[in-house]
Amino acid sequence: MRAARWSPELMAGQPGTERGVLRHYVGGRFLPVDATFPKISPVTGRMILEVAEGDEETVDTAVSVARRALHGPWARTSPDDRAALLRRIADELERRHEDLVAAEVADTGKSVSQARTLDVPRGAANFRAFADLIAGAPLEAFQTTTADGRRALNYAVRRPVGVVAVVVPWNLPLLLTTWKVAPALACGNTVIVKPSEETPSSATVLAEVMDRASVPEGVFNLVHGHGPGAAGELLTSHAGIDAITFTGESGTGSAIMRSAAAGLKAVSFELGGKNAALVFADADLDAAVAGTTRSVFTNGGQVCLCTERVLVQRAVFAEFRDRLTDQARQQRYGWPADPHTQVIPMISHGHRDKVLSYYHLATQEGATVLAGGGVPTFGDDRDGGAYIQPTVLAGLGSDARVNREEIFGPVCHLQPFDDEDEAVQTANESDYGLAATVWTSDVHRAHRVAPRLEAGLVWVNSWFLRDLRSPFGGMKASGIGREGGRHSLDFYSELTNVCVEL
Ligand SMILES: O=C(O)C(=O)/C=C/C=C/O
Repeated sequence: MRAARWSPELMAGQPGTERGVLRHYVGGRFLPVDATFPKISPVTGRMILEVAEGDEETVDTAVSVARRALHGPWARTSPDDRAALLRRIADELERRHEDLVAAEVADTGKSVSQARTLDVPRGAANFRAFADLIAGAPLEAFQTTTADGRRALNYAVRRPVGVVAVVVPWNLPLLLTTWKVAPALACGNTVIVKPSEETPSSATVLAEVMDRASVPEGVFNLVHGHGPGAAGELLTSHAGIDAITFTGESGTGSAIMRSAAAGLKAVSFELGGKNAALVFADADLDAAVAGTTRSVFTNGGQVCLCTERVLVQRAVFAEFRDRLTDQARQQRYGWPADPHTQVIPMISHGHRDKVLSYYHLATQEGATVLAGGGVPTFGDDRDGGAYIQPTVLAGLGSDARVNREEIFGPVCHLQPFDDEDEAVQTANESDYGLAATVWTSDVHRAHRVAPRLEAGLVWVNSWFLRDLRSPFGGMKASGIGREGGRHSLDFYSELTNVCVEL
C-alpha cells in the first residue's frame, strides 16, 4: 500500500486544488481561487498548503445554488435513489482511502494507523449506515376509532428540512463531516459544509468524491473559511439556511444558537465534555487500565468523548494510579507515518498553549503531576510542531478548574471515591453531560450506575464502541439533540402527518 505522504503535489492534479491551493466546491464545480489562508502542519509548524478563503459572496452563492438544487431533479429522487447514491459515495470514499488517510494525517498530525483504522473507515461506514436506514425507512401510521365513533388512518411522510449548514471541527474531520452529510443527503436535503480552517484537506477530497459519484450539482457544497466573522459565521447566520448541525466547543455552540434564533433555525449540537471514568474495585483492572489509557490518550485526547476525570474506588486507587501513570509514560512518540506512534501533536500551537496552560493551572491549584506536564523535545523538525506530553494529575477536588473545564488534550485527573453513590454524585458534578465509562465486573452495578449518570453516552467496560443506529449526543452544556439512526432522520427531515377519515 502506498505510504501516506501528504503534500501539495499529491493534491495537485486533483480537481480539488489549483497550484496546491484547496478550493471551494459550489454548484458542482471547484471555484477559481482569489484570497487564501495558510494551512500549518501541527507536526513541524511549517506551512504545507494554501486554502481558499470563503467570503460573503462565496457563501451567498453556495446558499442560492443549494436552494435551487432543492427544487431540481434532486427533489424527485426516491429514498431508494438516494440510498443508491449514498452507496456510490461510500464506494468512492473507499477508492480514495489512502488519499483520505494522507489528507487527515497532513492536516492533524495524527498517526497513519489511527487514520487508517478509525477516521477514514467511518467515512464509508456512515454513508452505508444511512443508505440502509433510508432505503427501508418505515412510515409511522395509526388506525383510530375516536370516542364519537369516527374512524381514521393517520400516516406521517418525511420531507427534507431544506438547506443544511454543516459546521465541523478539526479533531475527527472526515468522520464527523460524513456523520452529518450522509443522513442530510439521505433525507433529500442539500448541504453546505464548512470544515475547520485547521483541517481543509479531507473535506476537499470529499468534494472530489461527490463530484466523481455524480451527486447532482448544488446538493453538496464546500466552503472553506478562517476564523471568526468569516465563512462559518456567515453561513450559520445566513437567512437562506434552514438548519444547522455543529460539532465543537460549547461556547461556539451558544454563539451559533444566538444567530439561529432570529430565523428559528433547527439546531443539532454535539458540544464539549468533561467525561468521567468510574473504576470500581471489582473491575477487571487490566481492562480498566487499557481502556482508560485509550479513552484518555486517543487522538491526543482531542475527542469530545475522551476521559478527563478518572474516579477510582479507594481500594484499588493506588494500583490503578501507578499503572495508568506507567501507561502515560510509555506512550510512544514517533512521526505520523510510523505505525507504532501513539503521541500526536495538538492541532495548533494555539491549542497546545491552551492545554499547557491547564497543566500549569493544575500545579498552581495544588495537583501532583504523576506523568508528563510539559512539552517534549525531539531534536528535529518536530520541535517546531505542537507536541505536548501525555499527562496524569492527582490530588485535586471536583471544584478545581482542572476538573470542571474541558481541556481537550492528552491529560486526565485521578480522584478516589468510596462508594457507588459518591462515584455517581462526583461524576454528575459537571456542567457537561456527554460521555462516561463504567468499569466493573458486577453486571447489576453496571445497570444500576449507568442510567444514573448525567451523560448521553455511557460505555460499560469499553469506550468509543459505536452502533451508528443508536442515539448519540449529550445533555447539559454538551449539546442539543441526538444523532444516529432515526434520530438523524428526525433532525434532517420535516414530518407531515396525513389524516384520512375512513
Ligand atoms: O462516533 C461518532 O459518530 C461521533 O460523532 C464521534 C464524535 C467525536 C467527537 O469528538
